[in-house]
Amino acid sequence: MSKFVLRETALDLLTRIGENGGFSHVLLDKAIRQKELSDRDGSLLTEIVYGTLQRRDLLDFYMQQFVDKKKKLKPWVKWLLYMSLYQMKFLDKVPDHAIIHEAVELSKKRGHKGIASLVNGVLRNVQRSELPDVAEISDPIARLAVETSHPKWMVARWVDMYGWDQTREMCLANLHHKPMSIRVQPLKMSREAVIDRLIQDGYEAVISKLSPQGLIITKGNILKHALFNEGVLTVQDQSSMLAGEMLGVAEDMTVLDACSAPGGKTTHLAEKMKNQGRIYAYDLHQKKVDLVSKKAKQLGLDIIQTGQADSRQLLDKHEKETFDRILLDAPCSGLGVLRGKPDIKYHKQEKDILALSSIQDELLESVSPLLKKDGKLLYSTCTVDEAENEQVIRRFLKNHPDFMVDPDFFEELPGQVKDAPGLTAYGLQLYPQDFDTDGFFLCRLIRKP
Ligand SMILES: C[S@@+](CC[C@H](N)C(=O)[O-])C[C@H]1O[C@@H](n2cnc3c(N)ncnc32)[C@H](O)[C@@H]1O
Repeated sequence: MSKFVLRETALDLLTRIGENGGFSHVLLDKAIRQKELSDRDGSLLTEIVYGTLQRRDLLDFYMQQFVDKKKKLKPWVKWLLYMSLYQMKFLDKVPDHAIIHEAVELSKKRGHKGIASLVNGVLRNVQRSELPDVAEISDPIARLAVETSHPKWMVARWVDMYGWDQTREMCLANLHHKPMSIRVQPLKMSREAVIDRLIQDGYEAVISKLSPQGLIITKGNILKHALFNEGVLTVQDQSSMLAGEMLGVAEDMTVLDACSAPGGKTTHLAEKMKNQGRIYAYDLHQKKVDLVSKKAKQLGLDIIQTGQADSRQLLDKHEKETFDRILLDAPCSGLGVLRGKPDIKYHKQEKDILALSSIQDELLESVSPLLKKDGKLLYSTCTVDEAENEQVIRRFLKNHPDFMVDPDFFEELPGQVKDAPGLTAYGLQLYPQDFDTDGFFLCRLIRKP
């Protein structure tokens, strides 16, 4: 693909994600597949789109120095300027003059001479001048918010919960690329055999310390490897793999996965159960449930019975005390996955967190009677907000004296996370800066015998 078309694609994606609320990871994956981009072009497109989105507010702070404040820019012009600024300031792959030239050509194609000359003027000014310094912003929370492009309310909330240093580390960590981690289906191939095969095929990988099935790919585009089509590999963050590990399933158990789509953890549980026993996997929408069935089929797992349901009403389908294990991987704000889905930080609002925490309360309340005595329930989310994590558990335990935090959970954690900064009496909060995973919360409850 020519560099011009690649940048035009980046601009289209950024405008759609930035203005119309599209999901960055979905639209980017689709563009890479549809346009059959080479690995090199795919990674440059990803770099430009994610890099620009991740730093939107910082780029805007820079741009305001160079654009007349009274001028109302069309959305695509604004994103073209952000994207060009990002490449000039943060990428050294392409010289500034080439970036400016292509931005001007793009504006001629999209707009008219006036826009092209504005874009040319702004970017040439940027090239000649010093960029403004965020140190000019006197309020420290507003400064960190602009420097790392997080909404101010989010930074203020995290500072309240975790203090300044941890918040700063988390905001900075969120700007980094997420490592590519995959899970091996051990009933098809051992992790060692997969590593040998990948090395033979020119890939590089290291083993995960959080899951015996996990690998982190350090070289090569693993999504194109044949082992995906053969149902041996699944893309999954290590923190999510830890959830599958920590539920403590065994062969022949009866397991409930109350919020299962798209099926990453359901299929992991089935693998750990050696495809023996039964897993009931529910989700709210049939389309999403179909994704779970499809994934189970791809991986050759047939103990998963999927169904569309609101898991707040499962007592209509199952008797009380039916399940040996329950996974409640609850819907959440997703503030732990900002590295892979940067659009979330611009769309989420503080009130969403409170609304979600009451759904989480309701889900936990409704699935808990389905757990057998002595059974275990793992509550997990991919967020770093206490209101959706620890506070949900605290409220639940207060009203349910027949449940407690399972003390064995802490013993069974892998060595790597035994001293994690996010360990509390309620469970484990992983932060993205700690182990290069998503921000993720796990708490294992046990129903007293
Ligand atoms: C964090 S995602 C689950 C991810 C999944 N466990 C995995 O590992 O692939 C949360 C899921 O909960 C589902 N959900 C939300 N509210 C629900 C409800 N009331 N009943 C059942 N599922 C619900 C959402 O549709 C979403 O797919």
